[in-house]
Amino acid sequence: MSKSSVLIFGKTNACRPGLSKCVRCVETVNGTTGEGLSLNIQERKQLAEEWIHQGKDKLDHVIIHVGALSLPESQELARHAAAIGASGIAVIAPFFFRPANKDELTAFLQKIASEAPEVPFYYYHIPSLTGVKIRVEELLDGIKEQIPTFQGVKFSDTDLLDLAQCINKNEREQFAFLYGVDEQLLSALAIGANGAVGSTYNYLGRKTNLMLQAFAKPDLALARKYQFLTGEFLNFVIKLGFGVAQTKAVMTFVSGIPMGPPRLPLVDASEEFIIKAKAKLDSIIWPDGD
Ligand SMILES: CC(=O)N[C@H](C=O)[C@@H](O)[C@H](O)[C@H](O)CO
Ligand SMILES: CC(=O)C(=O)O
Repeated sequence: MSKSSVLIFGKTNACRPGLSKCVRCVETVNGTTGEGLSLNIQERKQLAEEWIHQGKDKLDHVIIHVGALSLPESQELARHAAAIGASGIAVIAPFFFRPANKDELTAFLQKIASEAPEVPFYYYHIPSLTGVKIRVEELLDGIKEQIPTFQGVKFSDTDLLDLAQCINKNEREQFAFLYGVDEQLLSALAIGANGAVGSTYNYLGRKTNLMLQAFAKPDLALARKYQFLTGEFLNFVIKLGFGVAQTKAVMTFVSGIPMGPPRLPLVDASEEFIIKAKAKLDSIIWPDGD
């Protein structure tokens, strides 16, 4: 992975013609959108194998999320991901018994990373779901000594001060910072994020690519226009009730590929949601034909 390229990561982000050259196609499997934490170990392995198989010659990277509450399970998944040729593994913070500080979190991550000693390791920071608010900037201190495979962070938080301090500290540009709050990606790019991982790229990927192109030019007014489209859609659906179940419904009607029902406690999006979300997305995607 070239440090300067902008990456778009997404659960079903298949490469399509017309993708800007600076965009690499990367798949993150068994994460939030894929409900990885609601699957059993066998299902997670099966899905990881299938993505590696299907992604061959199509995706630049397939990163498998192997985080779990049980350390041995997570280690088993890390070994499995290494054995099937994953190009990276990612781990969220444990979220029932939570680490109280950076040292406890690092110790947990280290025990997983060391099971896949040849595989680049990413910390998946998503405090809104894990409740673990340890600042990444703190976590990075000395991380490479503890976890030699440490490659970067999937940063799914709105705390741009924390992100900025991570980037400020990363003078040798050894780490990748992949931003995960899609509606704020432009701000994160401005502060120096070098990639993105997100669910909306499954259905607003083209608009996001256009935003990246405008940002690279730079044409910030145009970049903002595209960023606001993602915001407009999310702002609309959030009022209807929006989460992973609804994301799957949107991905289904956009791609035509049935994503299947979510697993309890998530419940299927309502028909009413689907009709309204589809009309809104159509109004956003089609006016100018791109
Ligand atoms: C909590 C969550 O699902 N975060 C996703 C990635 O991490 C994002 O892609 C969001 O779905 C997106 O930014 C919409 O809020
Ligand atoms: C979007 C993403 O990275 C996830 O589903 O975990």
